[in-house]
Amino acid sequence: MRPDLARVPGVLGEIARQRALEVAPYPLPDPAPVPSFREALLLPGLSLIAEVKRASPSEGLIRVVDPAEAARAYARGGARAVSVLTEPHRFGGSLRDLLAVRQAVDLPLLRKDFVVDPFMLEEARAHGASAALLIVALLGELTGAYLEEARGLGLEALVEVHTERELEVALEAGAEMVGVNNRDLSTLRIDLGTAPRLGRLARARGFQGVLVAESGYSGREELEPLEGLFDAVLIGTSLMKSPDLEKALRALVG
Ligand SMILES: O=P(O)(O)OC[C@@H](O)[C@@H](O)c1c[nH]c2ccccc12
Repeated sequence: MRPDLARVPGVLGEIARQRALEVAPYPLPDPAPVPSFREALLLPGLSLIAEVKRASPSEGLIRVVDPAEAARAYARGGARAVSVLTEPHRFGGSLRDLLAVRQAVDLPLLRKDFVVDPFMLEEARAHGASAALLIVALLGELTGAYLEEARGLGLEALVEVHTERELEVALEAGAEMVGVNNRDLSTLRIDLGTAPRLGRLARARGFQGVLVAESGYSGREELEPLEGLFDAVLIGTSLMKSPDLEKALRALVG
């Protein structure tokens, strides 16, 4: 059950095809219980998902960081969940980082990667993730099958969209959590208008699940258009660039 990645354009296609070459199943330990990602995001007010991210294709190296220490600072600052990049080549992440964060904090964790094979979902769960990111631009019509697979593993899924068409695929597939990415992963361009626009559209289509706004946020003012519409916001780069992670997070949470 592999998506057809030949059709995926730009940087997203390059990264995903590389990831697909690397998947090779190996024995995994039985997963331990984890807290619910969805329930954490549904607590009152806009929930903050703080991301551990060493590097990115648009920024290059962002910060030399100890993931466990960063996650503890995020937890002290009021994060409701932590996202951990596990893609090694462009983001400098790994499954070791996910395990280290799992051992450092009690918050629910999101495995942030380019999932292109069901084994990556098993890996996520076995390394302490409560949820994994599913990118509709990669999985296309297989999104529903990956959602099913995740459910069967006791793993939650955040289904990421960037266009109206992708939103339709996500809703059709029965996503319970939808993430709207302000960044076009093929061109890497950011437009903070994307999340409010697609968020309103999702609600207009009757979507009652969890809505997460992703990418490009650095100040509290920028979060205002999300209030009352989104359940959560995912922030990485601007936090990682702050000298004091806990303080930076508090400033955003208010
Ligand atoms: O660092 P930012 O701009 O705050 O963005 C965080 C997060 O949204 C971003 O890392 C992200 C969203 N979707 C992704 C998919 C793959 C890799 C990374 C991402």
